[in-house]
Amino acid sequence: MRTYLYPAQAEWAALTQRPVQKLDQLRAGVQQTFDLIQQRGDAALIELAAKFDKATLSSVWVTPEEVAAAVPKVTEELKSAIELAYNNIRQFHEAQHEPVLQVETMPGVTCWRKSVGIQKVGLYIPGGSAPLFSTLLMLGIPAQIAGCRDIILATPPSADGSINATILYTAHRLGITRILKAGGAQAVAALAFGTETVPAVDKIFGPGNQYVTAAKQMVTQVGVAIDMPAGPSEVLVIADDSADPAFVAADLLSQAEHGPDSQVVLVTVSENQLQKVQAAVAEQVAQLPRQAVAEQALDNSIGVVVDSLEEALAFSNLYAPEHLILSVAQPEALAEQVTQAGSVFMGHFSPESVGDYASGTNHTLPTNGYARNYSGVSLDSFVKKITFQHLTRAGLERIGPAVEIMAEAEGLHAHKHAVTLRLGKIRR
Ligand SMILES: NC(=O)c1ccc[n+]([C@@H]2O[C@H](COP(=O)([O-])OP(=O)(O)OC[C@H]3O[C@@H](n4cnc5c(N)ncnc54)[C@H](O)[C@@H]3O)[C@@H](O)[C@H]2O)c1
Ligand SMILES: N[C@H](CO)Cc1c[nH]c[nH+]1
Ligand SMILES: [Zn+2]
Repeated sequence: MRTYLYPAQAEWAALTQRPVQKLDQLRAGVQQTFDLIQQRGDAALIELAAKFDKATLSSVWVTPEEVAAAVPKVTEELKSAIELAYNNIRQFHEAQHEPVLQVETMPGVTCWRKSVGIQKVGLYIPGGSAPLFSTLLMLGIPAQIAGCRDIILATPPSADGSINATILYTAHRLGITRILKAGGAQAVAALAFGTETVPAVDKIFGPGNQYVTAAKQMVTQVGVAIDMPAGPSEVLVIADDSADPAFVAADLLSQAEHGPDSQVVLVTVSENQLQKVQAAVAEQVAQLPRQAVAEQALDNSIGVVVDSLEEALAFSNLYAPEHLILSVAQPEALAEQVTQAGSVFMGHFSPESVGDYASGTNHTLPTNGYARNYSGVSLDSFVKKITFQHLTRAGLERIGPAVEIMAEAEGLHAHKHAVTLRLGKIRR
């Protein structure tokens, strides 16, 4: 972890750069993958599974027998934990339902807006370095609440061609049956363009490594929607002297262990606290099974000391972290000032891991500074909001003349005529 003591504000922008490759550096490779999938469909998916996942596949689809065999492999203890998470995530996302509110903008003119589920959705569940069944809960639950008609799940196969048993169990729990054995840019291409067996979808959801994220960004150019760029995980922790250095270190490592291109950032208001956290990180990282991955992420990571908590928060707003932990004595006041972050964890007893798994909030969040302009996944991500209006004859009589005048002023006479014709009939 590189450290910076009291950097001038002019230096902050450089410090907030992420370690991930830029989209234009990945574009050529991803485009080659797109071409292969468009030309050769499932055969290309099988070829790329061999190349990237070292898997020999006879079919790209999970069979019902594979699901049935996976369900008993998951322990009762894990099933109960998944159930707890399921209930919390479901409650939080169900509460996001918007009631249909009718507004009579003037007598006889009524408008309303209704949310309708996006019909065909693709859910990408990362599986390269860890099988993230929790991501399936985060995407599958809101997809179902929203009423999405067709749900296709894609996740990379293991080297033996299988899909992780807990991912299959979670799909079974959610009632999702179409599970594609594909990862990386090839999975995104299959969902976007379709193949002879994979139906093309309207919107692709889910986090992934930089190849997945680049592919998702590129398919938006061919009319497929995406949730957001949700790439390598990151966390920024603001810690004052009330924070326990061991807690802070554990939170930093929880995101560093995701992948070598993850980044974690510590912002403190004292050099002493920075040193204590660094010592705790060194001690804890040595105990981790994923030590090598976490250490690579730490090489990309930074610790910054600033003059005040207000400055720390200003730094965080500029960085726009995926996760922000306010490990401070008075998190409420600071939280009020957050303008750019994916999800915020307040106080000393809100570790980021609880949001990753079970508190109820969605863990699919914008990374790489996209928290500036994107929200994390929510029920909203899975619906379109369709507006309606209904006018009575009296309503059209009231509003019609204004519309005629405006249409005339824009030189759009057919628009005016659609009103004039009806007004003529009403007045006759
Ligand atoms: N932002 C979020 O909300 C969020 C949530 C969960 C996970 N994540 C992130 O998701 C990522 C998961 O990454 P992962 O790698 O474990 O799984 P992944 O499923 O995203 O990627 C694995 C696939 O990447 C492809 N791939 C690997 N190396 C490649 C190469 N050199 N060229 C082209 N394609 C290649 C392969 O096809 C492989 O199947 C992590 O970075 C994690 O931090 C983010
Ligand atoms: N921290 C990840 C989002 O960046 C989500 C996750 C899944 N499992 C564990 N963590
Ligand atoms: Zn995580």
